[in-house]
Amino acid sequence: MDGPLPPRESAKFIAENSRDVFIDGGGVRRVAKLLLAKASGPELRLGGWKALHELNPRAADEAAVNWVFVTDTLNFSFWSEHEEHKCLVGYRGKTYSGYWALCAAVNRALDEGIPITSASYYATVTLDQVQHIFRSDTDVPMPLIEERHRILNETGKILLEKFEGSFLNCVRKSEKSAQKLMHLVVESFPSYRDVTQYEGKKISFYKRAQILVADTWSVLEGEGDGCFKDISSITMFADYRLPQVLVHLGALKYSKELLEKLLKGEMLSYGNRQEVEIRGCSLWCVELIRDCLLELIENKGEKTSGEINSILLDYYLWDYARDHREDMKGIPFHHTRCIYY
Ligand SMILES: Nc1nc2c(c(CN[C@H]3C=C[C@H](O)[C@@H]3O)cn2[C@@H]2O[C@H](COP(=O)(O)O)[C@@H](O)[C@H]2O)c(=O)[nH]1
Repeated sequence: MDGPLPPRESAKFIAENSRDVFIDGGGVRRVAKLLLAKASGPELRLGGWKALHELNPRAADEAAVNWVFVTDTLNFSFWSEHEEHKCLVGYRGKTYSGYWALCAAVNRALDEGIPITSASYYATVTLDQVQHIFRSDTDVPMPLIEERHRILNETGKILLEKFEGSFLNCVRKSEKSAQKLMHLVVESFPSYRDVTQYEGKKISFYKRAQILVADTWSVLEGEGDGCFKDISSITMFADYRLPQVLVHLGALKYSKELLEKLLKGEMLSYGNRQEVEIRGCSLWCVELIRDCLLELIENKGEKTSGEINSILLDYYLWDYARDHREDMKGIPFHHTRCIYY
């Protein structure tokens, strides 16, 4: 049985057939110009992953790789129905929300002597222990906490059985190919199988598998086991924040009907046509922005600190969305509750 279209081809197919989400060529060029000004700066380079984010590991060792694995295994669905009423985690004097609340909770557990990044621990961790580890400072718990518990047990058992309990062994089996690692992760760990249908075709986004490869590349600083020769074949990660920031920047547009639905906060189920069009057009939009940016860099003879790829564009746009939460308040993000992003 043939597998799904790979993410980049899936996105192209969706963008060509989309009925409620559209890419704006002028907006793509405007975003590429915005990024050109940053091309030689600290954000659009591999080192930014550590330099700009205090919760990410400093080290580039096996423990750091296993930190990335458990964090990206749980890297999904942090949004709350009411923005002012959400899960928050205080850590070392700062309060974190969303994805960063997850990272803060992982680091807090490690500080408390709980080996949350060790497969031998999380393969049999109980629901009570997971609720304690990911406890919120507010009365709003982290969403899907039971699913997170189930996925930790499932993933930990597989990592022990197939990879002697360390994700570094999985990385080493990929022979420094990002594509091989992505497919090995999807084949081995069911919760990473972010695939669905669109217009009769099987398509894939593999959002968590792709960000896992990207974060592994980042935590290993692109060296040694993390020196993936094909890292630039990884696309942006189709989550719920990137579409919001691409609409805010004018590179992506929604039909009137879809915009009204999102403004009402209506839920879209995973695999729904409009949800797939939002994710697919966002992914394809970032590919077009990257192509346009690389052309501008070449024409301008701009010096960059290394190859600029869709991963670095994605990281930049995701951080931009974080830093411009206030400005983006009027732009809705789509509400899908699932374990894939
Ligand atoms: N496209 C894309 N989506 C990303 C990330 C990240 C964090 N990763 C890197 C960022 C900094 C570090 O360097 C990490 O490596 C989380 N998400 C997604 O966002 C959503 C959470 O959003 P909010 O509710 O606002 O926290 C959720 O779907 C989550 O899966 C990314 O980078 N790109």
